[in-house]
Amino acid sequence: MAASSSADVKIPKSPVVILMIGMAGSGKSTLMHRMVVRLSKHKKVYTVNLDPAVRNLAYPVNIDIRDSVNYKEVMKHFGLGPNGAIMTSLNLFATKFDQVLNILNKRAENLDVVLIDTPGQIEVFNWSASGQIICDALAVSYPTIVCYVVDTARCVKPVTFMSNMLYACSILYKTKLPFIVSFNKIDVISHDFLKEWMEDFEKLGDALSRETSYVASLSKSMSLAMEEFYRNLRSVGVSAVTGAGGEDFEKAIQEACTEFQESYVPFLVEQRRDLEEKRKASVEEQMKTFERGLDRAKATNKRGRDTDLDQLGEDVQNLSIEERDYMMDCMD
Ligand SMILES: Nc1nc2c(ncn2[C@@H]2O[C@H](COP(=O)(O)OP(=O)(O)OP(=O)(O)O)[C@@H](O)[C@H]2O)c(=O)[nH]1
Repeated sequence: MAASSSADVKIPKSPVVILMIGMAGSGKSTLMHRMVVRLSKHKKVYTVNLDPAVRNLAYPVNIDIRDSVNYKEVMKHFGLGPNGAIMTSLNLFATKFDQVLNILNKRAENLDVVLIDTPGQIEVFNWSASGQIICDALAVSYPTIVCYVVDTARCVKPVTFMSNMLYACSILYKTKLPFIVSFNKIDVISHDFLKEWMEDFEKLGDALSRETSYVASLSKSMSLAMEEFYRNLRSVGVSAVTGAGGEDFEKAIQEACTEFQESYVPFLVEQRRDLEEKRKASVEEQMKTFERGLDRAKATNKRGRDTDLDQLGEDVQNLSIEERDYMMDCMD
């Protein structure tokens, strides 16, 4: 197989895709809303919601997973709890992610920023196939960056801060994408203490020493290893509610875009073909997993209690991702 050349890798400068990732309640959707309001003043913004279980969103959505996948149906048919149904719904949606790309490709010329909201189940992005499929599909097409949202107020507990940062670290290494940690909710408490902990691991060690749990001593022993990660980490303090830190956030996006072009594109030159083959294999695997799940569900429902399973199988095969036209009209 011929090696890829830089001529094979043409990533336009825009639109910039920003994936909002973070633990449940960290403020991803609120920050999305804040950014839509702020950025729309001087940029063409497009939004995608990948959280199948969210009830209300304050921002206008252009592509919404809830229009294609009904997670309550997935829960019912597969006998899953809410978490499992969210993961399965996202896996199904990911198998059709090419349709999202097609829509974006059509709109790309007229867009500056694509903001993507994700579910609080952040394991999607450090071990589930769907996170990888989505990140790779986006990153081979557009400058793509991860905005990792952290609830600053909850991080006053140093073990919570450590566990958040371990997640961030694993997502960074998994996606390899430029990364911005957004310490959100600085209207409640300033993130200065977190900056100190990241700059001086002894200070974090002292804070952890005040706790006696096993997790605290584990965190303490890992804090030195995290120093390298913190050293190269881009972070900003923001408040999705008041809008504080918006300027820093925009600056961080600019820097991350430069990093994408300087560091990620050379990686793509080497890996693009490999990434795309892996993505296709992953999509096929997800479809097979879905079909196996469907067969299992049919076997347990053979007395005909659930007659919708054939329909569900058909719906997923034909799953169609549409954009909400009226929103695009509003933004035009
Ligand atoms: N004080 C304050 N509250 C915030 C801020 N951002 C979000 N919140 C609140 O935090 C709660 C969770 O916010 P969401 O935006 O729903 O969080 P999320 O990360 O999208 O949550 P999931 O959808 O569960 O993953 C809501 O009550 C918000 O009003 C902020 O900057 N300051």
